[in-house]
Amino acid sequence: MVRNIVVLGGSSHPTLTDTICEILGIQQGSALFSKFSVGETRVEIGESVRGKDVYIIQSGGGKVNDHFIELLIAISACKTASAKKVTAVLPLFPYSRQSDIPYNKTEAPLVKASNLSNKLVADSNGYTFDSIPPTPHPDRGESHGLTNSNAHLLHKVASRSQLDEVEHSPTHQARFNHYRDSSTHSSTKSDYFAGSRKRGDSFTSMTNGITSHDFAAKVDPQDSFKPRPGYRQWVAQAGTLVADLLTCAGADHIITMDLHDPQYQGFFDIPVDNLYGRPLLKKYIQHNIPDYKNGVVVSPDAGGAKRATAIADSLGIEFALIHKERRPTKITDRQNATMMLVGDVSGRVAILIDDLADTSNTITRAAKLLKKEGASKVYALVTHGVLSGDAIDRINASALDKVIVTNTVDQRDHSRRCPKLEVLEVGHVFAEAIRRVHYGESISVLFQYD
Ligand SMILES: O=P(O)(O)OC[C@H]1O[C@@H](O)[C@H](O)[C@@H]1O
Repeated sequence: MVRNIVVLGGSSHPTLTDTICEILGIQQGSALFSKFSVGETRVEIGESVRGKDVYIIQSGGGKVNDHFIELLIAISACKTASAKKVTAVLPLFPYSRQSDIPYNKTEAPLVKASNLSNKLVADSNGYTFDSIPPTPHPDRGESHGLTNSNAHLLHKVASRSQLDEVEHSPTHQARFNHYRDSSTHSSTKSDYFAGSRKRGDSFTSMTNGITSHDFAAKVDPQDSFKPRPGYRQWVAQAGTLVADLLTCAGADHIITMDLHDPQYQGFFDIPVDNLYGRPLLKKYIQHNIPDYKNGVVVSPDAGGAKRATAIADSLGIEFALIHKERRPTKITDRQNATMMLVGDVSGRVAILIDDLADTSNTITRAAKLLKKEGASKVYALVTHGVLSGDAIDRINASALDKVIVTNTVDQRDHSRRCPKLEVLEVGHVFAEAIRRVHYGESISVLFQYD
C-alpha cells in the first residue's frame, strides 16, 4: 500500500481511476465534480490533502473542454487546501495536437457531415469512404507525378534508404516546394501547413480557415467562415495556453502517455513524464497476430513514421508508409488529396500504427488502400481511441479487420458498439508511474520496451 498519497479521479474516466487505486492498494480520494445549472463546473474536495502528494486523473476525449476545466479547478482547489504537490495525470493529453499551428487535413472528412448518414453505405467491395480522386495505381497509369525512376518503389518493400530516396528526389522536392516556404523544410504535417499558410491569399481562400479536423467532422467550415479578402487568418496555437493554464492552476508535475508531439514537453516549465504505449502495442502484436513476422508495420502518414518504425525495428519486421499527397488543383478542390503506398503489403498482414484515432478517417482510408494493394488482413493499433462522432460506424463499415486501442480514453461505450475493437489496459502503467514518482524513483524502466 502506498502511503501519504491522495488519488482523485475527474469525471472523464472513472474506471481507470478505480483500476489505478486498486493496483496502488489505496482508496480513491473523496471529491465531488458537479455542475451548476448554467453549466459552470463545481468541485468539492471531500478530505484533507494538507501536506499530501495528490494525483488527479483526468483524460482528454469525450467532453474534453468540461473535463479540462474540471481538472484546472481541482488542481487549484488542492493547492489552496495546502497539498504538498499536485500531479495532473492526463492519459490522453487534451489539445496536444495543437502544440503547433494546427494542421489542416484537407483530405478529411471525405463527406460533408450533413450527408454522412447517407454515405455510410458500403461500396461494391463492402467498404465505405472512397478516396477522391481514387488512389493512384501505376497499372492504371495514375502515377500522379511519380517519375519512372521512383514509381517502382510503390511495389517494393520500403527500406529507410528508399524512403529517403523518394523524400529527397528532385521530383518530390519540386512537388512539395510550394508547400514550404524558404524557412520551413521539415516534413511534419504541421510544418507542411505552417509553410503553406505563408503562401498567401490563394491558400487562405482555398482552406477557408479550417483549423481543426475535429471541427471539420461536424460542420463544413466553408459554409460558415470566410476570412476577409486579403487577410491571412490567424490560427490559434492553443498548446502553449493549455500548458500555461495547468501550471497557473498549480500543477507541479504532469504524467501523460504518447504525446502527439513529444516536443510539447518543452512547453512546460514543470516536469512532464511522457509514458509510452508502445510496449503494450508490441506485446499485442507478438501474442495476437499470427505470422506477424511476415507482416508489415504501416504508418498511415509521414508524421507517424518515426513511431511506426520504432515498433517495426523492435519486432524486426518490415515497414511501409502511406504518403498523403495534398495537391489541390483549384481553389475549391479541398478534397483532392491522394494516398499512395510506399512499400509492399501484398499477401501479408498489414499492421497500422498511429498515436490517435479521432474521426477514424485516417485508419479507415489507410485500410482500404492496404486491402486494395493486396493485404490479407489489416490491423490498426492506436494508443488513444478517441473515436468521436461517427468513428465507430466508420470502423464497422471499413476494411479494417481489427482495431486495437488502449484505455487512455474510456472505451466502455465504444466496445459495446464496435465488435472489431479490442482494448488494452493502461491502468498498471499509470499506477506504477504514480508509485515511482511518489517515492522519487526513476521511471525510465517504463520507457523500455525492447
Ligand atoms: O483521422 P482521425 O482519426 O480524425 O485523426 C487521427 C490522425 O490525426 C493525427 O493527429 C493523428 O496522428 C492521426 O494520424
